[in-house]
Amino acid sequence: MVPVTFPTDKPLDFVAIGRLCIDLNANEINRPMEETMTFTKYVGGSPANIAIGMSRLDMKSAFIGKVADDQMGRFIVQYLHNNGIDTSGVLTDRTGAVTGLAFTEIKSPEDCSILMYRDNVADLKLEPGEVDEALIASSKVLLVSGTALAKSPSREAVLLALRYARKHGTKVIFDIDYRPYTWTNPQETAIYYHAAAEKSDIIIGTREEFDMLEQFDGNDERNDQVTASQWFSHHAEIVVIKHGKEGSIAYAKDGSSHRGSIFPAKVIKTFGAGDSYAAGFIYGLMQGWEISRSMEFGSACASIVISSHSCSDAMPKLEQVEAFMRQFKQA
Ligand SMILES: Nc1ncnc2c1ncn2[C@@H]1O[C@H](COP(=O)(O)OP(=O)(O)OP(=O)(O)O)[C@@H](O)[C@H]1O
Ligand SMILES: O=C(O)C[C@@H](O)[C@H](O)C(=O)CO
Repeated sequence: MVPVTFPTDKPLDFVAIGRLCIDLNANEINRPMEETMTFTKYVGGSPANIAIGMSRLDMKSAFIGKVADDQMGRFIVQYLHNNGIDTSGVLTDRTGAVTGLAFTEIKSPEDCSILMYRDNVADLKLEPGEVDEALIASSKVLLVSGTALAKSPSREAVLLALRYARKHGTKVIFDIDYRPYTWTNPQETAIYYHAAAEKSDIIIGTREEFDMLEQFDGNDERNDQVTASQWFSHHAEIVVIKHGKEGSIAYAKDGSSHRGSIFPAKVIKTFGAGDSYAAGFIYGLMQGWEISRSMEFGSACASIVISSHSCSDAMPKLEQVEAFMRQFKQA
């Protein structure tokens, strides 16, 4: 049985809304950033990474967001365009806002952190009136990345995008994507995350992100099953909880649960696992695959990306994922 039914009468497969930033990943790895002298520039931002991942997997993708009126903003738009992503929903800020920067520190394969520069960033200046309703209406899926709820007017733009999606029968996928910067306090985070999660058909997050989302929901023993049951009482059809190298678990509204294992990886940096997993998982569901097969595909995408220096650049094409998975099937 197909786990999720996506609309078929829409020309676009996927549209994401939220952060467009620049990753500056340390070239001198396995040391603290204090000892790093050079970085490589990539397009970044969790929803941008996922949209790039979807496009690499031949899904017709678009983006709704805002970039700075500078070289970085133009680099981002050009990169999305070059990767087949419809950028008609990406606007340019004219207030002097800047591009968010994510400096990735790679102390060791398992000890990575991100230094975020996010003051006065363009992506959080997306106005509700700048959200393209027709673009959302023409897409099978809208992906909302939680950090876009961190500040107005982006917050209201995302809440309006959610209303458009529900109005036009576009499936909503909420990637919780909690990043502590920009938020004023955890209570604010939970309230706005709740507003998004209650309108979502598929919710993806780590255990910690769900704990942040559910901090007012009582029952301190927040286990994965309790979490899933709570969201099924709203719109959710699938709830996925990611557990790093322990894999993932998905719950479906039909009562089934599915454990996702991982593929061995020559880890360079752990960042990008969540975005690539999401792209592969969503791709699988949109092919009509079972949840377990979609999780497996997402895990393969994740292993490929964490074995690479970048996130966006490393998002794999279909044949690359298939070749990667065959290694383990033949073993
Ligand atoms: N070390 C690893 N080796 C192999 N697969 C991994 C590893 N870490 C994560 N994964 C895969 O990627 C999926 C998502 O990773 P994780 O749970 O770390 O999400 P995340 O915290 O959102 O990731 P990110 O670090 O990109 O924010 C996991 O469920 C697993 O399938
Ligand atoms: O989403 C961010 O702001 C950081 C990303 O750009 C970076 O690629 C990452 O952390 C992916 O998980």
